[in-house]
Amino acid sequence: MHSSAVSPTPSSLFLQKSHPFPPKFNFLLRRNPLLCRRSRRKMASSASGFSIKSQLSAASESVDGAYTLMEYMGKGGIGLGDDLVVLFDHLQYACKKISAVVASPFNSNLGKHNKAAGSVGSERDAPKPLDTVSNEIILSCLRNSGKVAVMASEEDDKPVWIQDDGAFVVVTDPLDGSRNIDASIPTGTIYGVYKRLVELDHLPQEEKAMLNSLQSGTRLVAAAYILYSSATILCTSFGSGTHAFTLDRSTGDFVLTHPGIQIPPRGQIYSVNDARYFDWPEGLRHYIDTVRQGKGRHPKKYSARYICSLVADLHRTLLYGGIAMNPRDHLRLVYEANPLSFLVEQAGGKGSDGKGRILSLQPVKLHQRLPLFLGSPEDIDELESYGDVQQRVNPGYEV
Ligand SMILES: O=P(O)(O)OC[C@H]1O[C@](O)(COP(=O)(O)O)[C@@H](O)[C@@H]1O
Repeated sequence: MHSSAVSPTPSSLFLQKSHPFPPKFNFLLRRNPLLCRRSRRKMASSASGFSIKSQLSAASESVDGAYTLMEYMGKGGIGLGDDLVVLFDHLQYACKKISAVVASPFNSNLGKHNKAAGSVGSERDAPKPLDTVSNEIILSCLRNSGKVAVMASEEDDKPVWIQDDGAFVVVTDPLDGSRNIDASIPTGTIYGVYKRLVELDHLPQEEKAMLNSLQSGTRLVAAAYILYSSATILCTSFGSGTHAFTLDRSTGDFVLTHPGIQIPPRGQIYSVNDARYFDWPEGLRHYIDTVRQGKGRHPKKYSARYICSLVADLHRTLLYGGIAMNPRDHLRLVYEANPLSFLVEQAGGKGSDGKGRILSLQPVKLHQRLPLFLGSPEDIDELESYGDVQQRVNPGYEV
């Protein structure tokens, strides 16, 4: 009933497409959640104090069909097990805190490089305070959930064992793209969730922590990224489609705004740091030269977009299509490539290392790095057909 009153937006366009989505939520496909949110804001502006709150919660329960992440996951929604719901309640809480921290005027200096005296490694790899803060927030929320056996984080050298009877293993990049923070460019958090491998329970703690964290991406039970941008968006999949929820700051809820995201089969955008052009192999140069001239399988000239913040570059790619890539051995299989490939596949796209499917790779090292190409299936197929697309030289880039 709302859709004729609004101009098309990415969300309303998705709502018109066919996609895998739990039957209980089919009615949402006929509604426009953006309009629902607008009507909620209107209600909020016409009232004050206590009455604002009560009107908004009444609206979220029934009137405007604005379903929250917890409602979606729970018994009235797709009915995921209680353990996973409790875990995600804590994960979303962590991300609300990180969202506040990265936007706080009191933390505006915390993204600056802060390399500890005597530390090894390049300046760009030095931990930045907001990465550390985000890591601590996530670890504390996972401990409080009571549901997690082990957390492996891009920020830590080794996995952290949390509790023996925790049902889940969580891998995370707490604050991806943090080098952008000082300029208020979008950043993100990435999660992958596996089941604890009970058959390893007898092993020493350090060993089982490592082996649980090195599970193949095909064993993911859930993944999510959270984009901290003009809106804070939590995009997740539990293996039945990819769905995005937007943080409603008036209620603190993540509200379902992008049900059943389907990546366009082909886009017209490539996203890569092309200052590396002269370090690329012949195949990748040839591919980019071809599509930017409109001489590829799709006879249109491609555009370039590169935020240099993987979550933000991927979010745009999921909505508009095309490829987000980093062809050098930079991004991490465990914390970035696997969870994001899971989300892209669940949206009908592909995650590749330039040669084949990311999810079928078996991680051998916790911080293993690899080339990563995420995007529309036809664009990924075309790229892979150029054969030689992985950047093997990796000179010490300064920025
Ligand atoms: O320097 P490049 O090759 O453009 O890499 C940029 C990529 O690095 C990242 O910033 C991640 O790097 P870090 O893990 O070192 O933070 C991504 O967000 C971004 O896509």
